[in-house]
Amino acid sequence: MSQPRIAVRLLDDRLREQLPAYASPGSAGMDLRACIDAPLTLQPGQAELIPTGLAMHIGDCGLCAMLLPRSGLGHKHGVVLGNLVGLIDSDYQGPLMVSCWNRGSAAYTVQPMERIAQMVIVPVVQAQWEVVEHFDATERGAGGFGSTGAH
Ligand SMILES: O=c1ccn([C@H]2C[C@H](O)[C@@H](COP(=O)(O)OP(=O)(O)OP(=O)(O)O)O2)c(=O)[nH]1
Ligand SMILES: [Mg+2]
Repeated sequence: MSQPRIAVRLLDDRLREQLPAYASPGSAGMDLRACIDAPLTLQPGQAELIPTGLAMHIGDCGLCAMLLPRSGLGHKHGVVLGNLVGLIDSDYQGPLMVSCWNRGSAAYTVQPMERIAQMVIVPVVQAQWEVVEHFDATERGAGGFGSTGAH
């Protein structure tokens, strides 16, 4: 599959040297940096909206971007996303922001240009509803949680 080209505006000059990039040939995500001027301390339970210094316009309704926590930051320091997952619409053109949430029990200080989250470009299918009275039968039917066996 050819790599889509996505329009990006650099809202902060530091991004010229540090544009988000895939860290290895097999990376799924690009790390996003905290484009802040001074260290920012997140107290336990605190969430702050942090600019990434860029705006992007995906421009293709068959794609979106998803923002995810970085595993190390989330597991070791409890710093994840305040919205759990960030969903970036293909028509959004505003500044890309990361809601950084300290769900841990110790304060954590985010440094300027620290990598705080990762962004994955994901295919999207926009579906249409087809309103029906009944569904074609399936093996599961309406069986919900735990209905497929004893274990
Ligand atoms: O972590 C995030 C999540 C969203 N956005 C931007 C891009 C997205 O397209 C827009 C709206 O996000 P979403 O639809 O999730 O928020 P909403 O609360 O439904 O707002 P809206 O009414 O603007 O759709 O905000 C970010 O910059 N960072
Ligand atoms: Mg929305």
